[in-house]
Amino acid sequence: MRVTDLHKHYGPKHAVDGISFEVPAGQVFALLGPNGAGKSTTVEVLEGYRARTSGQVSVLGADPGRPTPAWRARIGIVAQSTKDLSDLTVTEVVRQFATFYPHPRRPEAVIEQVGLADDARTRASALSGGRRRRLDVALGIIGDPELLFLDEPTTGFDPEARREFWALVQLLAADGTTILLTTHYLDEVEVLADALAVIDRGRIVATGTPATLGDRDRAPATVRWRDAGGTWRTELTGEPAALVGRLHAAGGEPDGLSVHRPTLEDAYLSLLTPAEVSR
Ligand SMILES: Nc1ncnc2c1ncn2[C@@H]1O[C@H](COP(=O)(O)OP(=O)(O)OP(=O)(O)O)[C@@H](O)[C@H]1O
Repeated sequence: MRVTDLHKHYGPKHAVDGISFEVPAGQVFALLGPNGAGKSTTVEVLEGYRARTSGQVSVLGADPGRPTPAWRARIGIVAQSTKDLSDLTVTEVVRQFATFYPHPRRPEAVIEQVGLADDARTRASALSGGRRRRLDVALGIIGDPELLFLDEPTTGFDPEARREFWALVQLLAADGTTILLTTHYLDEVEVLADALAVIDRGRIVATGTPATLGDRDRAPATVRWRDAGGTWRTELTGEPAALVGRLHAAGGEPDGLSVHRPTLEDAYLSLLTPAEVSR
């Protein structure tokens, strides 16, 4: 998937203002950014559901501005807003969606994989919010997509469900599915994403990997320990191992020792303009 100088204007509003990025096949790529940054607009353009103002976009080798049914069948979508599912049971809904695709996965296997086997006979409209979201995921992957769009997929999940979902995404990724993930959860990005881009006010302000975003891997580390007199000491250093070595040489194992580098969240927040952070 390749995006080059993409613009989307809503009247005078430049929701997407010249963004470029590339997602190699098989990669899990995360789009991060505050509310209103332009993530959903970008994703909708890539999914073929929103016309762009200008720029070049290639998704699975085709222009999503001219979507064909064959191209759509190769894509899975878990959108932010969920579909209205009337009175069908989980199994009925998944089976029905399977008929829309030329090479669907087995409905029962997909229901099992998203952890809904216990609710297979439950009416979709009666599911709790988090379990409803699992059904959305099931419907996103029933067509066995080469490319999967996940727009804030774990919103409303309890911690256990999030971890189960992460395991599922890792399975899909290991199978070679390319995944474009939009999320506000930085731990999710850290666990799942091979690469990411941060969007702020319609522009990409940084790209990288979760480990290197904003050069956080090279940022000074904060070393904290309690000295022999019991006083807490804090030192910022580019060579934490050397400092810890000196401390150990001088007095053995330092009491309460910790070494801290900026987290992904620290790096992310430092990339945004202050107005966005406090908003
Ligand atoms: N149909 C529309 N008409 C006019 N403005 C729109 C429309 N859709 C989105 N916008 C505006 O475009 C900007 C980008 O919105 P978008 O939904 O793409 O952001 P987002 O990064 O996905 O935000 P969130 O994290 O809240 O989902 C926002 O200022 C939004 O108000």
